[in-house]
Parts: sequence; structure tokens; C-alpha cells
Amino acid sequence: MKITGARVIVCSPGRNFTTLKIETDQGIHGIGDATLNGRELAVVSYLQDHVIPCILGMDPRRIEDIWQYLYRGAYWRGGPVTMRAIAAVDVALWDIKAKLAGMPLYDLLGGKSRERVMVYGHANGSDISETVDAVGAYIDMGYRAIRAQTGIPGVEDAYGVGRGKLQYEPADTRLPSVGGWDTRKALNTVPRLFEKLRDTYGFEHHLLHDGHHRYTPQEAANLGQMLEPYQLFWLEDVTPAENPQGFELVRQHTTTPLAVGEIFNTIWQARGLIESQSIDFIRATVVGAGGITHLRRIADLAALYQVRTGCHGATDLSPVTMGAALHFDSWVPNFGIQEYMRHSQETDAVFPHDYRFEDGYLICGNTPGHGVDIDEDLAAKYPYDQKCLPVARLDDGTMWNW
Ligand SMILES: O=C(O)C(=O)C[C@H](O)[C@H](O)CO
Ligand SMILES: [Mg+2]
Repeated sequence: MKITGARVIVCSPGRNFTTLKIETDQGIHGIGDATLNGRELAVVSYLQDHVIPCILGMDPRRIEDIWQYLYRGAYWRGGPVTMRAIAAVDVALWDIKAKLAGMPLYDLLGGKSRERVMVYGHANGSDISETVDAVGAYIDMGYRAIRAQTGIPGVEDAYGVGRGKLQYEPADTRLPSVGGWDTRKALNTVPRLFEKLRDTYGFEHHLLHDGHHRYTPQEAANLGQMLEPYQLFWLEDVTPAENPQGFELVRQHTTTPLAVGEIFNTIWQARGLIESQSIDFIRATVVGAGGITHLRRIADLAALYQVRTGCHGATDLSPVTMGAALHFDSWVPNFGIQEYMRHSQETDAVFPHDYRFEDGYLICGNTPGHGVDIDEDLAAKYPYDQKCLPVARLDDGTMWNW
């Protein structure tokens, strides 16, 4: 069996997606996602100029060997561009192999460990009362787990706060827009949000919060402590993970569960945090961390330390990643939760898929492969529309982490 063709499809049905389609001499094709929010064209070039010429003629069933070829063969290992390109190839190859076997991908991975995948949605509002209402709307939709982000008085465009839309989409302007940040104001606001949420809705639902790399370890520890009475499912990216010892410091001071890793590309970024038992959930996902082949190595390492998975699933991860992630989630023994931000109707139409939301869970379908395809004619109607992620500055103009 041979790879006879591969092409990159860039489209923007509401937001930008980079998709790889691999064709074979047996008429079976596979689809992989390579979207890197705000830096899409770098991955397009990496795939078109450097990866596709290498894989033409290769046997698509040799997934492991092709993964190693692309990872080791580049010499320049890791990083978001390289690993997204490898992920796209890897997911397309798993899709092909599962179709060839006539199995849904979860069966090829080892079979289902669960019937359905618990997901969390994103609720946000410009102030505490709006966010409380937004959480209520998610509860009404059947969600069992909800991430809550609120506007912070005196901070312009705080992270996670949409502009009245169900789909929060941070990449919104051609050049980066500038948002604000003030840690002291956030520390005075976020605990009050969760106090109000628990007062209003009780303790039945899982609540989550994303710090989006904004706090120093000491501030993060302080936030974790203040949130303890509200029993969060997790506090995410509360401090940058570039320095893993920062997480050890946070861990020593709070029992609030910690999640990290949506920007991780390899097991090497996760290893120290997992082995030191500084985190409870690993957020690496299919498109970010080199595809199914590499993500399962991360999950297996995490399982040794009772760290569970919590795959990233914002809207910049295409339905292709969502489909592949759901097969992974259905199989992985140490599953925790799956993030699920709904895509727009336009996006869903471009990427026909067989997963569905039911009662707070996503359920992956049973069609052979990962169950997601691309309608190329429809995709062609939505040309690339360059957008960047915002940046954040403090009151005095200092650059901060977005
Ligand atoms: O979904 C999350 O937890 C995020 O932090 C979303 C990110 O801001 C988004 O994926 C950036 O492109
Ligand atoms: Mg996040």
C-alpha cells in the first residue's frame, strides 16, 4: 500500500483551519488537523515544502516508522509547527488504518474503556452576575462540567471573556489586539465568582477555571488556596509551565487540582510535572502533541502517577481533532475530561462528523476511522482570513503573558 497524494486545505468557515488530506493507492483517504491558531501559514509551508515530498510513496500502514522518520529525521525536534505537521500526518494515517481495518479508531487503539466522554463547556460574562447566568445556561443545556471566566473590573478584555457569543474566539484581528491584565484585581474577583456560583447552583456540577499563564507561582498558590472552599475540578495553566519547579511551589500550598499542557508538544515538557506529581490533569492533545502516536505515550506516563487526561478542545482545534480526541478519550484508561467548545454551523458543515453531544457527554460514532471528513467544495467557499491572537499588557504598558 502506498501514499499517492497529500494536500493541505486551508479554509475559514468562521475561523481558520489547516487540514491535511492523505490519499492512497487503495482509494482510502485519511484526514488530519494541523491548525496552529494565529500562525497557520507556517505549518502549511512546513507540510507542503518539507513533509509531503518525503511521505509520497511511503506505506501508510507504517504509522510508527513514519512518525519517527518525521520527528527524528527533521533533526530540529519538537515545537508547535513541527509537531502540528507530524500530528496531521499521524492522525490521517490512523484514520486510513482504521478504515482499512473496517474499525472505528477506538477499536484499533485497544477498544472502548467507557461509553461516553464527559466534556466541559466555556461560560463567560463581562462581570460576575453575567458569568453566573452563563453557567446557568450551560447547566440548562445539560453540561455537568463548566469552565467559568469573568470580566475583571478595571481590566480591559480580560482573558476568556467573549463578546456575547456562545463561541468565544480570541483570534479576532489581523494584527494582535491589546488586552489588559492586573493580577491583584483578578485575585480579588475570581474567588468571589466561584463563591457566587456555589451559592447559586450548589456543588453538583464540576467547575473549572483557566489562569491562562497569568500568575507567578506565589500568586497562583494564593489563588489555589482561596478557591479551595469551592472544590474546583481543576485550575488550569495557573502559572507558566516553562519552569516546572513553579508548579511544585503551587502544589505545596494548595489542594486545588491543577491542570496544564495545552501548549505542550512533547512528552519531555510533561515529564517533570508528571513525575514530580505536581499536576492532576495533562491537557496535551492530538493536534498539539504529535498526534495519537505521541499522545498515548504521554497518557501512559501520566497513568503511572494517577494523572488523568483533559485534552484541549477550544474552537481553534478543528472537528478533525475533536473526532480523533474522542476516539482517544473513549480508549484511554486514565481519562479525566474533554474540553468542548462548540464550532459554528459553518465549521460543522465543512467537516461532516459522526460525534454527538448528549446529556453533558460527547459520544463518538462507530464509522471506520475517526469519523470526520472534509467537504472540499464547501471549504473552498471560505478562503483563509488572517487573524492573530491578542497580546496582554499591564496598566503601565509592560508586556504580560496573554
Ligand atoms: O481552551 C482553553 O483552555 C484555552 O486556553 C484556549 C486558548 O486560549 C486557545 O486555544 C488559543 O488558541
Ligand atoms: Mg487553557
